[in-house]
Amino acid sequence: MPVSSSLPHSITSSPPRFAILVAGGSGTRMGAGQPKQFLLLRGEPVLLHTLRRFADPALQLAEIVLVLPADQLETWQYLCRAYAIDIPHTLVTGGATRWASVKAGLQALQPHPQGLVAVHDGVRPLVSPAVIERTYAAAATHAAAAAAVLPKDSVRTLSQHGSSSLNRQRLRLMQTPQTFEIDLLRRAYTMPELPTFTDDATVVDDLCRVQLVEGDYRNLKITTPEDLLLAEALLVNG
Ligand SMILES: Nc1ccn([C@@H]2O[C@H](COP(=O)(O)OP(=O)(O)OP(=O)(O)O)[C@@H](O)[C@H]2O)c(=O)n1
Ligand SMILES: C[C@](O)(CO)[C@H](O)COP(=O)(O)O
Repeated sequence: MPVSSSLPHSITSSPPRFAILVAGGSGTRMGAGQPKQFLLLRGEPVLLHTLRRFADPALQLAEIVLVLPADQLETWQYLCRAYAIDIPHTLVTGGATRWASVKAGLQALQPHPQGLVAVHDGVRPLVSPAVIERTYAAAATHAAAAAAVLPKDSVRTLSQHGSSSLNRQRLRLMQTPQTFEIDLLRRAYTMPELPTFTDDATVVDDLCRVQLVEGDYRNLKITTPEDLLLAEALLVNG
């Protein structure tokens, strides 16, 4: 897949913007028999919806990197032909974990010493341009920013004695995009992988304070079968 050189990117003083869409997972919790990023949502692959959101010209991205499982590159190339996908992107093979896939995506952006990079789950197809823009804007000021929402349910923590409640006003549910100065994210991803790295904010935490910005409850991660039904309903009803 050719490297993009034609996404609209105006020559301004603002740093160039990149995006890594991680879609290197196998979707075990979905149990669909194929990776969930290729399941159809309103007749089109989940990943195509996500790619389109990032191709919004208003976002002015310089390059989109798409990370896929090694054994799914041909599937994606087939889908590109079948759905006439003409959005320029760079295709990269992922790793065994999300962390390894993000690292592979960063490798593809090696020629770019500076700029802002948004890391987004390929399986969050309903992300809005407003949320994406908020993370880039906050990262431009704070170096690290991530979308998050307040929990809507009560939350308890487990111990050997039972459970106790947590103050949910002090909790946030992390979403993507999570957006960073590219050199900061590169430095963070030189550290060895830890089991506590569940997102990019956890990888960066030791180097920089991550600014949280308002996410969106519609920006759901398609993880289990009911998420696909919810996403379908949200797409139909707006
Ligand atoms: N080795 C991996 C694992 C995950 N991901 C991506 O990270 C995002 C969030 O991961 P998750 O929802 O856990 O996806 P899967 O790993 O596919 O799902 P599961 O854990 O159910 O197998 C997804 O877009 C997924 O494709 C990735 O790029 N590479
Ligand atoms: C990155 C993430 O989507 C933020 O909520 C989440 O941590 C991914 O978790 P998963 O277990 O890989 O689905």
